[in-house]
Amino acid sequence: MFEVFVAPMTRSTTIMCQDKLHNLLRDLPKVEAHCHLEGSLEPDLLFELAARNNINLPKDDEAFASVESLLARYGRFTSLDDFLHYYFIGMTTLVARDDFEALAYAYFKKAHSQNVVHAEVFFDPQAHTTRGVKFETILDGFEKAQERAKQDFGLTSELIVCLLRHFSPADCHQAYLEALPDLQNGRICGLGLSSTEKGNPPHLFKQSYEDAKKRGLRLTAHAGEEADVSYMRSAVDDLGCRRIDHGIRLKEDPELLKRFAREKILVTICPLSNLELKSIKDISELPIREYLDAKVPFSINSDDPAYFGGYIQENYCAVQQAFHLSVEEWADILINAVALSWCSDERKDEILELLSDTLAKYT
Ligand code: HPA
Ligand SMILES: [Zn+2]
Repeated sequence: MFEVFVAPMTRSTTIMCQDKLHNLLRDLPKVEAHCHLEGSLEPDLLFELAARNNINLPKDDEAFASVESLLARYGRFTSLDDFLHYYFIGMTTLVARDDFEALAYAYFKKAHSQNVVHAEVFFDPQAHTTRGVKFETILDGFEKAQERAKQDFGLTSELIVCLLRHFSPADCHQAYLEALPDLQNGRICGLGLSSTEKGNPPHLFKQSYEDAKKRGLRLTAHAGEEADVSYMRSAVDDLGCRRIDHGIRLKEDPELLKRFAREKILVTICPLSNLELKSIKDISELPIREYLDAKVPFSINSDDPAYFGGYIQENYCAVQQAFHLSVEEWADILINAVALSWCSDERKDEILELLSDTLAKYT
């Protein structure tokens, strides 16, 4: 007998994962490669932090009247920029080291409850340092949460610093330089690029990425979310990325699609995010089947779980409901997510062993 799983917070889709693989999807040891820590700021913590830090939330927007009205507004996003407006307001409530720690620890706890064993998470220092928060405050808070998550749950994690592309490339380069010592000493594991995509193509940020590439740092960028596939090509060709976040547009460039498969460039797909931000009208529009057939490696992730109505498990269920994948197909997805993660070879082996133990129960 399998349990009927009802995702608690989903909005525009009701995810009743009645699929016979539901228990497998629940039990699989998961690797999350695309989650923004600031995007895991749940409304109740947002309001708690706003009160504690005396932050004035916009009075002229009734969405900020209560947790319920804010959640209702989150359910009506019209685009990436519409979401980013709320995302950047929400994170103004994060001020002290303990705030960043509480945010990250809450995410790790929730992720662990869904069997995430390793998480590579983004953060946006420019959104905080431009408000006067010190880079060290952010990093110290996140690092403390990482240590506690390792100790309490055995969950390993890595931080990826995101440049915010709505700032100028020169501003982004300054942010990159501020993060560079920690990219080199391993406190931060890789470099990413996010925020408003259209009009801010990857090649504009070449200076930072070229420097990072020369130093052998790990590189990823959001591309092919709202903008067309040329942004994905630019992220790979101009920036040297070996991973692409979202990346749902490869069907538009069959040559590039073959290259992603050949060179094993990981695409971190975020189904509920794409649905909520209206990049797609239905989960079935995602290129899951095409990527599986062409052997393009991809993982399934939550992006901004507090804003899009679900964490990683709800995203797995949404994909299963739309595509009815087999055990073998999920095994392939998970093996790629582990193999192309940025954790140590030793940790990869541990996770692969956990994975094979779980799969053995279902095959
Ligand atoms: O989905 C996203 N796209 C771009 N920037 C972001 N910042 C948080 N989430 C996102
Ligand atoms: Zn993202």
